[in-house]
Formats: sequence, structure tokens, C-alpha cells
Amino acid sequence: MGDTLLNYDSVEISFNGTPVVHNISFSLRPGEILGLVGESGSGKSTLIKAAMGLLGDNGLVTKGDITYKRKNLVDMPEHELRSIRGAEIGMIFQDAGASLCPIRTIGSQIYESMKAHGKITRADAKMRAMELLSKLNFKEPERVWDSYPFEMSGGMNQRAGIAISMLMNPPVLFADEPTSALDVAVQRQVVQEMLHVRELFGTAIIIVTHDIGVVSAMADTVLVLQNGNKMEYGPVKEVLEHPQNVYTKELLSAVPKLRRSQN
Ligand SMILES: Nc1ncnc2c1ncn2[C@@H]1O[C@H](COP(=O)(O)OP(=O)(O)OP(=O)(O)O)[C@@H](O)[C@H]1O
Repeated sequence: MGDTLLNYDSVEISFNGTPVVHNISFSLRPGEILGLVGESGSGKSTLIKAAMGLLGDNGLVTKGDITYKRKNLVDMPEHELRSIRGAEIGMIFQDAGASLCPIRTIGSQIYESMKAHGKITRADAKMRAMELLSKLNFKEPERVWDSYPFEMSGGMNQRAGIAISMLMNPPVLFADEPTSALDVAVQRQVVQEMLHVRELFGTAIIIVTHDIGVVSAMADTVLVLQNGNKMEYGPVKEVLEHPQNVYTKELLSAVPKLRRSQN
């Protein structure tokens, strides 16, 4: 697996000494989109938080390794992890609007986050942001820059959140339930934007979702989790068309909301 970017090898994660994620292995190649699916509490968020060193005080990777570009993230000191987060591995969450500061414009927040990663003037930050927002087909990039989060719809905030996380051009993007707070039409726009990001920048994406429809619309590979255990893992077509176990079949019985053919 020469060109693997991110690799989970026999990972166990525990909270307060009790394992909640068991023996999980998978890998992510440049430009690959992996769907991480499973019901609430199955360990999806915990798996991606572990790579970022965001498990909190009582959470720990108790077995196995998580490597990014061959560096082990599991025992990496916090100051090194900080330089990985954002610049190497970008993150977007369920509700970008809520994670944006309500009393500052999107433009100020973009400028702040770019300044945190290196010296840049406000004018240069704005230029880079305008360029990126245009590439991602935002109709009025200037308006996004000048808006407060409450002035934009949930879908626009989510799309802006994705664009902001791409300003550093990270090779990997973690998207934790990025569509679940949105209605179906807007979900489709967010899925389109993530596909566009992959197309433009070759970004590898792990999308955490409980929506098999989102997985079938955008993922190349899928990992199905139940109670912290790997139920299935493989190419999306194979897993969705020929699920091997009852749990996956049950998940699939929910009507997919999005399909590749509708995009
Ligand atoms: N900080 C924590 N302290 C203790 N237990 C935790 C903590 N965070 C998660 N857990 C436990 O780890 C398990 C996996 O949780 P996790 O949030 O990763 O699931 P999930 O699949 O992402 O669920 P959801 O879809 O609801 O976000 C659950 O049993 C949860 O209770």
C-alpha cells in the first residue's frame, strides 16, 4: 500500500479504561472518499477524533496505530498534532453555523484562521478566499466574506465551512455528519461541494454519516460499524449491493435519499 495517506491498524479506543472501538483497520488513499456509517453510538466520531488527538481527558487509543504519511498520530505530542489539524487534516462538523462565531463576519473568521497558520495580510487572505469560493461556485463570494453567520442559511454556512477548511488545502478532510442538519435539497448541494473539492484538489475525505444515501452518492469505499466493531469494509458498490451481514442489510433497508444518478 505504497500510496496510503492515512492508515488505521488494529485500533482499539477506550474511555475510562473501557474499550468502545475494537480492532479497526482501514486505509485512505489520496483522493479517496470513505464513508463511515453505523447507528448512533457505534464509534464513528470517536474513530476520527482519535486521529486528531481530540478524544478528551478520558479517551485513549489503547491498541494499534493511526499513521498519517507514515507518522504515528497516536503518540504524537500535542504541539505536533496542532500543526496536523487544519493544515494536513481539515475538519467540518454537523453544524458549521454553530461552530462559527456569531458576532464576527465570515471574512474576519477566515482571516483569523489563516493568520494562525502563518503571516498573511487581510487583503491576501481575502483574495485567496475569493478565489476559492469562486472555484467552488459560490455566486457571491464577496457577500459571503461580508456576512455574519446568522445572515446565511444553514446550507450556505455549511458550504462556507467546507470552503474555509479547504483554505489550507489539507490532503485529508474529515466531515462529521455534514449533511444531517440540512434538508434534502441542500444536502445534495453539500455533497456536490465535497465532490467538487475532491475533483479540484484531490482531497481524500472521510465522511461520517448515518445516511446510506449520502454514502452511495459520494463514497468510493465504506466501513460499517456496529458497537465499535467493523461489520463490513470494502468498495461501496460491493458492500451496498452485496451486504454480507444482517446489520448492513438493515441499514440499507432505509430508503436512500440521494443517488449518484440524481446529481
Ligand atoms: N467523552 C466520552 N466519554 C465517555 N464515553 C464516550 C465519550 N465519547 C464517546 N463515548 C462513547 O463511545 C461510544 C462511541 O461514541 P461515538 O460518539 O463515537 O459514536 P457515533 O457513532 O459517532 O455516534 P453519533 O452518530 O451519535 O455521533 C459510545 O458508546 C459513547 O457513549
